[in-house]
Amino acid sequence: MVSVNEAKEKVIANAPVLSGEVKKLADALGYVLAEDILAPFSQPSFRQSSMDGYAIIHSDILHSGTELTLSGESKAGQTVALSLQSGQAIRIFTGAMVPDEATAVIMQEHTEVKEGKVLIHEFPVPEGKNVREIGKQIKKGAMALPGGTYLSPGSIGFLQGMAVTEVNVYRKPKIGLLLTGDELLKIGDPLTPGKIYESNSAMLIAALSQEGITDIEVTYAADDLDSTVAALKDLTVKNDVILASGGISVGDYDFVGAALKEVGTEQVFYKVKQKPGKPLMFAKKEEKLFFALPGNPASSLVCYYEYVLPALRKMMGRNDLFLKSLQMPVKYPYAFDGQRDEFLKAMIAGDEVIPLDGQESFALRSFAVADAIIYLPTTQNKVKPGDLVEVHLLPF
Ligand SMILES: Nc1nc2c(c(=O)[nH]1)N[C@H]1C(S)=C(S)[C@@H](COP(=O)(O)OP(=O)(O)OC[C@H]3O[C@@H](n4cnc5c(N)ncnc54)[C@H](O)[C@@H]3O)O[C@H]1N2
Ligand code: MOO
Repeated sequence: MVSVNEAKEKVIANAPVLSGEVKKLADALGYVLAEDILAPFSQPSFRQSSMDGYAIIHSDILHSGTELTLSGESKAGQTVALSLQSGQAIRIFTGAMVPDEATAVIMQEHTEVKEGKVLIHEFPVPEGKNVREIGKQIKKGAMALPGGTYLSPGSIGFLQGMAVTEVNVYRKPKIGLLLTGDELLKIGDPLTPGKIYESNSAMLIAALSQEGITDIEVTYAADDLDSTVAALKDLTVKNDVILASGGISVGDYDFVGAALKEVGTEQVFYKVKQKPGKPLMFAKKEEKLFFALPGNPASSLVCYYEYVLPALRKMMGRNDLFLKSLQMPVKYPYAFDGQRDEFLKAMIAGDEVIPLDGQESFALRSFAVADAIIYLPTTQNKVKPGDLVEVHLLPF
């Protein structure tokens, strides 16, 4: 049996960073850059107005009410910059080319137009006001985004603006999902005594899809060693990470541990001093990782969030591996025997966190409405309202 921290360290230490692959920018949301991207040109690439108004020479404005002669119009998309002489103003719009000679743009709200003249009701006018100079955002050749950047909608937009069409990103892991348990029914089967509808696959597939992982092969095995070994072998052919659900405890029909040994994996740890999810097993074979998740649904999901997710994120090149963690005051008291660290399904309410009713590992009702997990080490087995607790935010 290992501690929660030891288990996390071992998982991270054994998770490999996967190779890179080229993706179209449009398909790269949620991937992590595997190499630096340098700016192919300066941005802006020409002097742009940041306001609708008038391009002027700032030293022409000697007092509020200075009168200039209107001498042309520069509209966004025009490709030739107009020229401007002292004493003149050019009508200009946001995003349009600023004449080379212009040193500022006056917002139209600070002007008045009368018979071909523009009165400037602003003084003094600082040089460069409302002009986006060439390269103000980024200069040609400078680091646009370093390798390791998570591609968000903002990064996709930034790269598209620099006409980047393809990016080298870390590939996402392929997942093999093994469901075990002779009690499991598929939707469509009639509900009969002794049976339950299998739900861990839907839950884990949903959790994986939140990370953009969709290459998932699902297999079922009967509660016997041969069937479990055969399923594990099949799943190992093409997948990087195998998640087995159920059959990892000490019962006579729990074959996942034996099957993992049989297919030649090396066990890294079995059993974590935690509730729920004590019988978690983690093993590896070459670069492939194997998690045997306890079958109880809440145990499976806690183990997924606390151990599997960080491993997957490392494989995808991410730097932020664990769920975001913060300290919050707890709203209600909670006490436990202090034998194993506890992970509690919880809900954030304002600036407090509420441990939900129904913490048993078979029950998902609390998880269904949870937006966080409270982590209580054995040293903190009695909390009272207002005590600070460690809160792990679920991804939304
Ligand atoms: N004598 C002991 N018994 C148990 C121990 C122990 O230390 N000594 N540990 C308990 C703990 S803690 C857990 S957690 C469970 C883990 O058991 P398994 O991983 O072997 O899981 P199963 O027995 O196959 O199933 C447990 C429970 O979950 C339901 N289940 C399984 N798969 C699914 C699924 N895909 N969808 C929905 N529900 C599923 C299953 O029907 C069981 O009710 O062991 C304790 N026992
Ligand atoms: O560890 Mo089990 O997940 O408590 O029921």
